[in-house]
Amino acid sequence: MAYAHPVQRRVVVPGQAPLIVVDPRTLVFSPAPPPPPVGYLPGAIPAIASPAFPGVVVAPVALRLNPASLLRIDEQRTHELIQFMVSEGLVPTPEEDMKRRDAMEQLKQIVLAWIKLVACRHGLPKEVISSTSATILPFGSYGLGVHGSDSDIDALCIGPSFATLEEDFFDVLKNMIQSRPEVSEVHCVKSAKVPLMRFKFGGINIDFPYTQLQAISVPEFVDIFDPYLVVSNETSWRSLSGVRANIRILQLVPSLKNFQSMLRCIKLWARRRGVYSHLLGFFGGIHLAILAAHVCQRYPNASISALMAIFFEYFWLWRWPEPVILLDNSIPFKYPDGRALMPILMPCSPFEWCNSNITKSTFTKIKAEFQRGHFLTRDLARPDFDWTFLFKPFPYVEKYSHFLRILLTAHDGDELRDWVGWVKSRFRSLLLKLEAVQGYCDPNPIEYMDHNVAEPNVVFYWGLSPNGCFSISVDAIKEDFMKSVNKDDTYSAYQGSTCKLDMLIVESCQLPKYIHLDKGSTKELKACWKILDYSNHMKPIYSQYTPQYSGGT
Ligand SMILES: Nc1ncnc2c1ncn2[C@@H]1O[C@H](COP(=O)(O)OP(=O)(O)OP(=O)(O)O)[C@@H](O)[C@H]1O
Ligand SMILES: [Mg+2]
Ligand SMILES: [Mg+2]
Repeated sequence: MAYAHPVQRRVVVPGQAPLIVVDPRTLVFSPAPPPPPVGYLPGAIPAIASPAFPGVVVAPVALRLNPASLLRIDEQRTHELIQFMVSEGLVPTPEEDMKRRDAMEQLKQIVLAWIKLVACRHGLPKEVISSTSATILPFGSYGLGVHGSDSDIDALCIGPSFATLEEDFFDVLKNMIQSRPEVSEVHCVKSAKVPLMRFKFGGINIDFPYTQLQAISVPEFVDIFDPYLVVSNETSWRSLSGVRANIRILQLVPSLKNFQSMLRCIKLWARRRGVYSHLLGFFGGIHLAILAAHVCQRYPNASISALMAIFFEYFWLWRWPEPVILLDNSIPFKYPDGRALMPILMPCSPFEWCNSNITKSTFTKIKAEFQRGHFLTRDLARPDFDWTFLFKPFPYVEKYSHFLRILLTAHDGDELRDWVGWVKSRFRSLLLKLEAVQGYCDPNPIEYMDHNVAEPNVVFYWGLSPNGCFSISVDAIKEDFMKSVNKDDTYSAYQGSTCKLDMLIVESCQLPKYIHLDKGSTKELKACWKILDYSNHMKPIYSQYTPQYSGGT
């Protein structure tokens, strides 16, 4: 959709460089111009120079309503949003949180027992054995306090210098964890850039990477920013970066409560609109956390409702690929290599760019979703405003007449979980191929199950060209993709095994009745893994295989 350039006003503030004010009322869309925004909350969106718009202020100047009415509406919307969060069950119950805390506590105890055992096995002196300790620190959404009841727990295990990754962590500790009755589905992801163990503890998915510090003992509240403690190798840095990034984010946001509520809502929005899945070319949790923190930093007094509205306006207007960097004097400013479409900087040393699989197509979709979010939230005076519109599942069937159906099958649930995880980690190459021959592709991240297929299976439906024109040869695409799937020696086991992949073009009218593409991903079906546990009397389970974010591609 084409739009005219917004009217910009030059504003001269004494003592400052001239600024340009963009009036969002003048954003004109064709063919159907949307209703103009009527008002914004004064103070919520102060005039502030955006780094994305050098010399430009993106302060709305539409203030047709008087400040008191605006404030009332803003309070009302915030109240409604909080109610919406409750009705969606976005915040886990105290019982669920207690279960998580309990799992963390028990893991800590296991790790403490483990490190004593390891010290013994290494023949260390008695004093060292009695004084040594190891710890675990939460990160990811759980560490930020924005997890849902279905989220995993990301916890970094930190051990002293004598406890090795290969033997002590992946062998000794794995065996100790595996022997616990509350633990299931343990597997090691050794080849990822951040090697980790992954398992279920009392039904909660745990992602468990490991790092060593240059110390004989690691206290419970170790300072992971201490340069003398960190082992200077890339794996250690990377493993620590999740915890460090969280600590910086939590330090930098002005209101933790608002940040957490806003991020929970943004994550739900991203899931419902099909833009939450790092491996399928969209955002992962870390990207959204930094974007949300960025907005919170700039608008410290804004309510949750205003923060949501600003988020969409801000990142729709953002001049991508201008990088998003949190306001922090300790961050050295540097530009990405030019390939990244939406570069987002990790707010901790070594200040790397968040790993991203965003492609031209997914970038287009994300931008369109920002725009939609902006149009739905920008008008404070809109009488029919309802938060549920914002979170409406993406209407795939309405948007696309044809889909690429990718069917993955395996002999049993365990094998399927690994197979799907591996194929997903190669999806970027399929996406790029489809874009090259087809121009556009919308990889719906939701994983479905085909009841008509006898084997355990997961099916993806990726939207193809919206106008119904497509020119792809599925066989050629599949052949090309399978080269990438089978490339890595580690996974050559998949060749000739019972794991299979099939591709087919289907018209929307041919979709099985029980596949509800437009129902969207609910929060329970995180990213969305409803598969059957075939070994367990067809009981539904949720796979714990969260992608290796830095493995694969
Ligand atoms: N693409 C990435 N680039 C850099 N770090 C990443 C990336 N993906 C994940 N991580 C690190 O791993 C952590 C956990 O990732 P995970 O996929 O579990 O997402 P999350 O933020 O915890 O959200 P969710 O609630 O979906 O689990 C992130 O907080 C981040 O520190
Ligand atoms: Mg997580
Ligand atoms: Mg995780």
